[in-house]
Amino acid sequence: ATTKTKIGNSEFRNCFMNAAGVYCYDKNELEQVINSAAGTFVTKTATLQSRSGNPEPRYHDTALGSINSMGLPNLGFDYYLDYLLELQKTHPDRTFFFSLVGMSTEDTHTLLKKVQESDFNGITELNLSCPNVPGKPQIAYDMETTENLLTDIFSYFKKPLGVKLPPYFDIVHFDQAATVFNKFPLTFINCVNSIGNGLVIEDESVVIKPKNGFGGIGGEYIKPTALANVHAFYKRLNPSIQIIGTGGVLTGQDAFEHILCGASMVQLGTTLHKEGPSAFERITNELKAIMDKKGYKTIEDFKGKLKYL
Ligand SMILES: CC(C)(C)CCc1c(C(=O)O)[nH]c(=O)[nH]c1=O
Repeated sequence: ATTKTKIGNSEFRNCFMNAAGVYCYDKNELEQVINSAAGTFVTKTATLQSRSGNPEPRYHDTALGSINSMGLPNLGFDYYLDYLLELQKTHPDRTFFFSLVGMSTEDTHTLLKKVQESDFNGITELNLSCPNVPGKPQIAYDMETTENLLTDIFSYFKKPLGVKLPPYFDIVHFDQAATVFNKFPLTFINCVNSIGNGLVIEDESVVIKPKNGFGGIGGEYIKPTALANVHAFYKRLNPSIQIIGTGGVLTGQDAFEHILCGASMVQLGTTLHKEGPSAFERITNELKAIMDKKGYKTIEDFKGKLKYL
């Protein structure tokens, strides 16, 4: 069996990659993902200026997953763009993902115009969990703002673009969000970002410093939510918009379930943070074993073919 995949016009030797934020802060980490069994990588979400992020501890592992309020620590847009352009020379046969977000709508357009005008030929992932104007929920939970933002972006951005989405929990929100996304030539949507504002306690205390311990939840806790978001959008979106599945992938079976729900690519976050880049080879082998047992030669043989009762 082969676990190769395609996103837009780009082919990848493997359908696994890191989730933005994990193993992607600098060249050292990104190089480890390049040299692993992963098919590609996505950068840490980049902002116009570099950011130190929130006070530590800001990430904490638990038995069933993780919690984080990193606060977007990153080396700044130019660092990642320079590295991506260097990789286009040293690895011309590979396509990489560039995650970015503006701290304001204006910054988002500045960033995307820079990408559009650059020689970057990879895929851009816009983080829609980005902050909105104070008093309003994150962009992706504000459908009008999301539609207006995407309308403006697609007036000038002509390179492959996808959006990283927080989980939705209401069927009406799946309907409303899909209606908006179907209006645009998105290459993909990535479901899901961490489940926002969870709280982990040890003994009598929170475990991270920012936001009185509130943070995004990842890991085993979130697989049912991640699978539901992947499948809900798979059933609602134009087939031209592919789905990247993220959330709760610890084993080849978890990846198999994401693909069964409609994912064309699968990202590792918490598992990668805990296990390191060797997780890519382990999980790839586990998925191949499942495919061999079931007689599936490629992921297209079972992608989106979730059975109902
Ligand atoms: C939550 C934001 C800081 C607005 C975006 C960056 C981000 C972070 C982060 O940098 O805190 N953590 C996540 O789990 N997902 C994210 O999208």
